Amino acid sequence: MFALSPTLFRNVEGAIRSRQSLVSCLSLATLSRNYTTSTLKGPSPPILVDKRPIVITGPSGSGKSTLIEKLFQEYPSTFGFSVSHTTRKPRPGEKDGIAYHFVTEDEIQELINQDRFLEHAVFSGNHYGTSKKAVQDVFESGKICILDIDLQGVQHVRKSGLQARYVFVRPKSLDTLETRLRGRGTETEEAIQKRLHRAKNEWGYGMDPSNFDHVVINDQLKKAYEDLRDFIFSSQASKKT
Ligand SMILES: Nc1ncnc2c1ncn2[C@@H]1O[C@H](COP(=O)(O)OP(=O)(O)OP(=O)(O)O)[C@@H](O)[C@H]1O
Repeated sequence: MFALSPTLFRNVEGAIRSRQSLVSCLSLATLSRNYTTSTLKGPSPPILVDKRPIVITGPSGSGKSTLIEKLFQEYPSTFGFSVSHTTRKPRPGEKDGIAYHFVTEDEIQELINQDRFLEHAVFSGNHYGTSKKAVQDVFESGKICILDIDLQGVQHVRKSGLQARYVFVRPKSLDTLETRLRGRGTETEEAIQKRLHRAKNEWGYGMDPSNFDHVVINDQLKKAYEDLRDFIFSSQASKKT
């Protein structure tokens, strides 16, 4: 049976410790030079000082996947995605093992019984979960793990002791959220209503910046992406681990 290696937590702590010594060696000028320097082969990847996993949360339709996709497009070798399990059916174009591990309710229950998840929750009638192995695999590949998790799951991840940075993504208003959910065209009316109801309940928590290391207001996509990217490559310490 799989058990999350304690080294994941130790290694992440080690990364944090080495971050502190790295910060003292690298001047801000060096960091910003690396950030902007480009060569004939394209821009150099910036130095990512903080190696902790990054948990990205926010209401359904706020643009988490869109922002994460842009991050992966720009830095394909820096970040790794923690592939979640879900019992929902794949949307067109979603591949098993890449977008999600698509499983049945029986299969996910079996994994839950074996304590294989960092967090799991039922959302809009479907079960979702982040396995410990998914996070560990990314860490062992030498990449920074990105987790896309709903707010309920975030509470469980915090309790698990995983050292991470937490980012909340939201549009500027609930009306915008509704427009985007409808515009995506992937949900039934019932699913849209469930998502909006939940978003309303979570809105206050997400609006309080002290609950997260960073809040991204996803209004104009380009600006929101730059804001997220700047936060990720900044060396600021986490407030919420
Ligand atoms: N800044 C933006 N301006 C306009 N449309 C946007 C913006 N960001 C995302 N979108 C669109 O909004 C819709 C929802 O975005 P996305 O699927 O990334 O949300 P999500 O938070 O990942 O949702 P879920 O949690 O349900 O997976 C998509 O159709 C996306 O193209």
